[in-house]
Order: sequence, then C-alpha cells, then structure tokens
Amino acid sequence: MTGSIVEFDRVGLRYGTGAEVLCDLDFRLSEGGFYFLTGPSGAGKTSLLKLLYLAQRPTRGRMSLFGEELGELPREALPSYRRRIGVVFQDFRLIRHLSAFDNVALPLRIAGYSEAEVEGPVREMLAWVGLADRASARPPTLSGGEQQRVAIARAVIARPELVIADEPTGNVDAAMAQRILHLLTAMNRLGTTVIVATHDVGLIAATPGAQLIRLEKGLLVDPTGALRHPPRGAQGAP
Ligand SMILES: Nc1ncnc2c1ncn2[C@@H]1O[C@H](COP(=O)(O)OP(=O)(O)OP(=O)(O)O)[C@@H](O)[C@H]1O
Repeated sequence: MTGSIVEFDRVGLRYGTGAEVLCDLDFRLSEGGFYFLTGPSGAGKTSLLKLLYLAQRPTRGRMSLFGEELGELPREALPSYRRRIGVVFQDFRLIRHLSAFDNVALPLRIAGYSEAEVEGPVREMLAWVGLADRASARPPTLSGGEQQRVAIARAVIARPELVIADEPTGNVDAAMAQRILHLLTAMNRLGTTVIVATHDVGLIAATPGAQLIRLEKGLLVDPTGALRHPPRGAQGAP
C-alpha cells in the first residue's frame, strides 16, 4: 500500500473574519496518485490548492504533508517543504525581469545545479512546451498561453515530489492542452503526485486512471468515502 502524501483532518479555512470557504475537509492523497480537483467557480479550489502549497494555513483542523503534521512546523521550515512542490499558479507568477529561460531555470539554480547542468534540461523543457524560440523573451512580451507554458515548465523542471496546477490549460489550445497533460502524466509515471484544478472535462476524460476530487461551496463531495479511506494499493495513476 502506498503512503499518503497529503492528509486533511477536519480542515477549515476562512479569510479574515468572513465565513468559512472550506469546511471540514477530510481526505488523503496517495503518494504517486493523479487527482483532478473540480467544482463550480467559487467552490474553493484555489483556496484548497493554497493550503497544499503552504500559502495559507488552515484556520481549523489538522493537515499533514509528506508525512509531517504542519501545525507543529516552525515557519522557517516551510521553504524546504515548498521546494518539494512544483506549482502552476492560475496567474502564472513569472518573474517579469527574467527571461523565459531564466524563469524555468530558477528551481534548478536554487537547488544548486551548475550552469552546465541547467542549460540542457531547460532548453529541452522549453522545446517540449513549444517555446524553444522564445527562450530569451521576458514574460511581459509573451502571450497568456506562452506565459502559462513557461509556468508549467518551471513547475516541473526540478522533478518535484508533488505538482499542484491551477487551471494549467486555461489559456492554451486543445493540442497544447494534450501536450501539457502528457507532460504531467509522464511525471506521474515517474512517481510524482499530481493535482490539477480544472473545468476542462476533456482533460479529465483523457486521463482515465485519475481520481476526481469535487468541491461544492467549500465542502468535499465524496459519496463513496474513497478519498477519506483510499482502497488498498490505490494509486490513481493513469
Ligand atoms: N484572499 C481572499 N480573501 C477573501 N475571500 C477570498 C479570498 N480568496 C478567495 N476568497 C473567497 O473564497 C471563496 C472560494 O474562492 P476560490 O478562489 O478558492 O474558488 P475557486 O473554486 O478556485 O473558483 P474559480 O474556479 O473561479 O477559480 C470565494 O467565495 C472567494 O470569494
């Protein structure tokens, strides 16, 4: 049986003094699984992803990541956790003054790779996402779809243990969406756990082995209980 990479135990989140936007979330994600997070606009998908990539802390309940309970972790420990996670943000968050190449290279440089080790993989990844000829372009000169592809390349380049992607195909055409899905499923086969928030039913249909996590008004819809108690050996890999 695979272990859980993420465990939520009655997790709730509210922003400031507002109502809870996530309530009583109880679920586990298996190491090596592929998950789609779905639900209507405003259901709380981005908020749930923010908890996973440690941009927000739960206001209630307990959450563990990579087998560690987060409530007990000092703030200084968070960066080392974040380095194990690749994130594709809904609004990309590229560094404006760095070229596409340097944006994608960033996680490798932070991890201490030499320039000789960075060059080849970054060029290869940019070629994979169709941006070989845009390597020296800065984000403000790239289209939305091109920026999204740089963001995806940056999220996966350092082979993180967990990839979290918020609508990663929202700005690209159907052929590029398939290519991005292929990249994510290939990483998943190598052992990376992947969670993708999406409204794209075509993407979900093209990934038959993936598991669905559905949120509605901040609540997890899990009628079979499969997300609370994953069956033995469940991986969800396509
Ligand atoms: N920083 C914030 N401060 C206050 N409320 C917020 C904040 N971010 C999100 N919300 C509220 O939390 C709820 C869930 O928003 P969230 O962005 O998580 O939904 P979503 O499912 O990702 O929506 P979409 O599909 O439109 O991206 C919404 O009611 C939203 O208004």
